[in-house]
Amino acid sequence: MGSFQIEGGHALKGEIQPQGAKNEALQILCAVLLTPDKVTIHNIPDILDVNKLIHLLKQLGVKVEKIGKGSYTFQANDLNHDYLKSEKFKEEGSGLRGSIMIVGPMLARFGHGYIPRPGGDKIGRRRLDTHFEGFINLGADFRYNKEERFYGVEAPNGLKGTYMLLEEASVTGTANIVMAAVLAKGKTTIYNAACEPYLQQLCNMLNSMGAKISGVGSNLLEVEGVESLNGCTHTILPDMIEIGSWIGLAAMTKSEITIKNVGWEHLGLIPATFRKLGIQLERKGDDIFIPAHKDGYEVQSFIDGSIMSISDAPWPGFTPDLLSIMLVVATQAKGDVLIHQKMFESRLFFVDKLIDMGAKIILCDPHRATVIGHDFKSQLKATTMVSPDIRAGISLLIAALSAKGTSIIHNIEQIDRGYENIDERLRAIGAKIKRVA
Ligand SMILES: CC(=O)N[C@H]1[C@@H](OP(=O)(O)OP(=O)(O)OC[C@H]2O[C@@H](n3ccc(=O)[nH]c3=O)[C@H](O)[C@@H]2O)O[C@H](CO)[C@@H](O)[C@@H]1O
Ligand SMILES: C=C(OP(=O)(O)O)C(=O)O
Repeated sequence: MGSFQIEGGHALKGEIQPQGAKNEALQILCAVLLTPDKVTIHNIPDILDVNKLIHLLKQLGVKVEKIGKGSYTFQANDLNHDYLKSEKFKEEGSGLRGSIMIVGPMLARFGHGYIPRPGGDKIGRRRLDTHFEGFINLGADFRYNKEERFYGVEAPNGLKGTYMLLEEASVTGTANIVMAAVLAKGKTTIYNAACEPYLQQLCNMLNSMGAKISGVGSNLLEVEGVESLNGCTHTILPDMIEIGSWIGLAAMTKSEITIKNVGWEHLGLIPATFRKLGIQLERKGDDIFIPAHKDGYEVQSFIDGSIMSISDAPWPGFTPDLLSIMLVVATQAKGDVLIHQKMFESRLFFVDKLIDMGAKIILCDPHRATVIGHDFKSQLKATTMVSPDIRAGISLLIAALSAKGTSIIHNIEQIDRGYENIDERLRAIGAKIKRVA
């Protein structure tokens, strides 16, 4: 279990280049299974979860070649189907959340898909019903081995397009169903589809492989099944969650930071939501410039004067993956704010650590926390903590960088899951952070 040692209280300065998006990469990598042709992907982030998925693809027989930093080719023309039934797969497949998305492509192309219960953040119940209901709607038989927590879907006679209304706009669920539907016979309509940029990118990639998907970017997708797909070249977008993390970091440490090439048109409500906390950010071409907030930042209020609240919602609403960062940034704002995490049940418990550091937070219930900002009149105090999940981890890291004294964060694998080379990149802009055993 690795740890970070962080000496806080120093302003940072400089430019930071966002990595490719983790959650898009996980979808895109699974899509290479849909064709025997070569697929070239650029801007793949070098992070634990993505590397685990690439390893899984290799075990499955995909030929993987690294052709440059973040650029790879993949060719799934001779797969090792026995791997899917091996004990090794049961162990390796459960190591991350994104592995669930190999099921849709395998089912579509070969008539069978298997997966152990996938890992990912322990942030509350994360059910997979949407995925499997979608496959069943497309004509697959479903079985689940409770003891082994092993899921299977089979459709020896192929899948058949249909109409479906998803019970929830699941991100990975929609990706899985779309990847199954592209090779089904006839037309599939998916209503209440998730439509994050990750999914828009996946659909655009599939279309460039020969799929016929319309409605991209909306919650109503129509997929006209095709016989087969061909290879393509795809470039992954900058990671909007990482970009949000750097905005929060800059504000809380009173640092002047430029985030390069952010893909502004794909950021949705993210810039506006930081502005609700009073954070200034300026669009300069495709960069975001955040000035040093020497006089702090003041929470805005609603038109009727009621207390500001920030909550998550399926896209184009505000992403749940940035709420922990909003919460930590709010601890030094001028004013009060209610953070309402509607989707996940166990994602706010990390506030205990912030309270230990001196933040004023009332955890109202597992979904809601009221933050009473210090307006920098009281600095957080350094402490030793354990990162419970990826976004709590980065939030605690931001808190530590702003705090007085030296903090230790354990279990940093959680951070490495989604942030490429974070210590080195932060050191390059002046952070005092080092990796300790
Ligand atoms: C690998 C990956 O891409 N992970 C992301 C993906 O996870 P993932 O695809 O696993 O998350 P889902 O979208 O399936 O579900 C998120 C949670 O919200 C609930 N739910 C979902 C939709 C909805 O309209 N209402 C609702 O309450 C679900 O029951 C579940 O508890 O999407 C999540 C929601 O953006 C993000 O936090 C994860 O980072
Ligand atoms: C919850 C997240 O990841 P995962 O779905 O992989 O657990 C996240 O990226 O914030």
